[in-house]
Amino acid sequence: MHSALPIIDFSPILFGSLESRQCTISEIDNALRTVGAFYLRNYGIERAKIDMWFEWSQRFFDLPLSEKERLFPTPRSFEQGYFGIHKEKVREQTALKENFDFGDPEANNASCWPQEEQLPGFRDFAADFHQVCEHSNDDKLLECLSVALNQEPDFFGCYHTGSMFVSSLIHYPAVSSDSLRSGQVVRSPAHSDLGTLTLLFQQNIGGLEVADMSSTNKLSSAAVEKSATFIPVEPDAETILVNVGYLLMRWSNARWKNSVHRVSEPPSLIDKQIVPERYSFAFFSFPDAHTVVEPLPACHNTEIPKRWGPINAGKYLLSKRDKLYS
Ligand SMILES: O=C(O)CCC(=O)C(=O)O
Ligand SMILES: [Fe+2]
Repeated sequence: MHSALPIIDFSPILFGSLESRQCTISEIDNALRTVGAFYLRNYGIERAKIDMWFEWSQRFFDLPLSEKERLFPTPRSFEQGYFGIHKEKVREQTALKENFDFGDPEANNASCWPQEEQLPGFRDFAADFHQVCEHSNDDKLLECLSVALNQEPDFFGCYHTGSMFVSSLIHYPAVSSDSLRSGQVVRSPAHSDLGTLTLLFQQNIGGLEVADMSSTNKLSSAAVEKSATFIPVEPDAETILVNVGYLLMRWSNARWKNSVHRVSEPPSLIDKQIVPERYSFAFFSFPDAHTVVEPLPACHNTEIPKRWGPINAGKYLLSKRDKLYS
């Protein structure tokens, strides 16, 4: 059963007439203006491929810790590599998760990848999955966003060559329900993503919740967490979650608010003592580093004042990632 998250069928965008495309674009706009996130169906990536990707993920995280720790990101390749348990910090809370992040598959950064003989085929599969997310999905969503804001269809695409897109394999180890419930440990504290859009794939264990951004007038994660209604995002083989990041909120002058979300105890496992391990995969789109993001003229007027000045996307990302992994 789905909760109150809008469900949007993407097939009109991939295969439909101009009229049906317009209708889907309005649905996307509405979902982003209200909740700030939606389930996407028929998004053009085969489920078998996603299942295989999660199998690779399991094999990656099963590597010995000492091997994974060799992939620790250096400052110059901050978006690439392995981030161990409790490495990520949000408002003084650390996350009980580990993740492996990588960007542009063409980049020559062999030291961020496991040796080929350790995990033969992993890097090729990862590069392919990254490209599928970028081209069969994200590019087309960016086109929908451009049209929704009365821009040329390639408006957002021009700022998103993919140089700053990040794929993130995430693993949450099994944990006792008591420690999650008491707040002693947290799988992922409430936060919003930094960039434009995020595509979020879950394997079979839930716990992800998104704030209904129309239930609060706050924007910061801490304030949203205190004031908003949260909606569970059930894992579902047919859908992925799409949500708005901070820079897209600024570009749209808060027509679309950054989606605040967190990972806690899965509601369907509430009577279990141990919450099983959980795998998810996030694909973050982010503008090219030199991009200056500023509210679009189409999004402000005498009644709706411009809320932010310009910000450099690359500098913003670096400063936030520094804090996240300090
Ligand atoms: O694991 C999830 O479902 C959410 C992950 C997430 O929000 C993130 O990595 O930014
Ligand atoms: Fe997130």
